[in-house]
Amino acid sequence: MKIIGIVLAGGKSSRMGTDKGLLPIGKETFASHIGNKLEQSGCSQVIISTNNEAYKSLGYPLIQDRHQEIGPLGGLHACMLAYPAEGYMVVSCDSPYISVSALQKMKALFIQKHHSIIGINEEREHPLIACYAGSVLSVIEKQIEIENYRMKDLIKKVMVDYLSIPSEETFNCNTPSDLKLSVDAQTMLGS
Ligand SMILES: Nc1nc2c(ncn2[C@@H]2O[C@H](COP(=O)(O)OP(=O)(O)OP(=O)(O)O)[C@@H](O)[C@H]2O)c(=O)[nH]1
Repeated sequence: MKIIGIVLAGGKSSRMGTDKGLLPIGKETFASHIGNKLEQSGCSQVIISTNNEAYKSLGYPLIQDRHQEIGPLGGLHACMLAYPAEGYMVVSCDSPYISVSALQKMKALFIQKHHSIIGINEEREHPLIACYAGSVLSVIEKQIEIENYRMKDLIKKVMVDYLSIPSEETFNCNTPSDLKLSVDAQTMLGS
C-alpha cells in the first residue's frame, strides 16, 4: 500500500523564534530525524510540508502550501494534492521523539482498518501524529471552503481509530524552554 510520509514544517515557529524543523538533534535536524523514522517505518516516500527553501539541503521534496497561513490543514492539503496515495503518515516537525515502533504500529493499524489513525495519550489526542486516509482530501477541501481550518474539527468529520503513544514520544518542542527540557532529559538518559 502506498503511504506517503509527511514532515509538517510549514509553521511560523514564533514561540521558538527559529524554524523548529531545522533545530539540531544529534547530527541531524528535527525534520531529517523524523524523515528518517518515517522511512524506517516503511513509507513509500517522505516529503516535507514547508514554504522555507532552507529545507532543500535535507534532500526531501518540499511541498508549498496552496492556501497560505491556514495552518497544518493547509500543509496536509497541498501534500495530498501533490502526492496522490492511499495513506499519509504525518508527523509535526516539533515532535522529534516519536519512535519508529509507534509509526510502524500506526501503519499496521491503518492497513488493517482502512481509515485514519490518530495518536493519543493521557494528555490529549495528537492529530499531527497520525495516518490519514487519502479519502480525507475531499473532507479537507470542504473544510477549506467553509474556512474551518481546525484539525480537531477535521477528525470529527472522518472515520478514525486511535493509537496510544507514550507521552514522552509525543513531547512537543514549541519554545526554547521546551527545547532545554528535552535536551536535559536526553542528556540524563544518555549519562
Ligand atoms: N504546511 C504548514 N504547516 C504548518 C502551518 N502552521 C503550522 N504548521 C505546522 O503544524 C505543526 C504545529 O504548528 P504550531 O506549533 O501550532 O505552529 P507553528 O507556527 O509551528 O509555531 P508557533 O508560531 O510558535 O505557533 C508544526 O509542525 C508546524 O510546522 C502552515 O500554515 N502550513
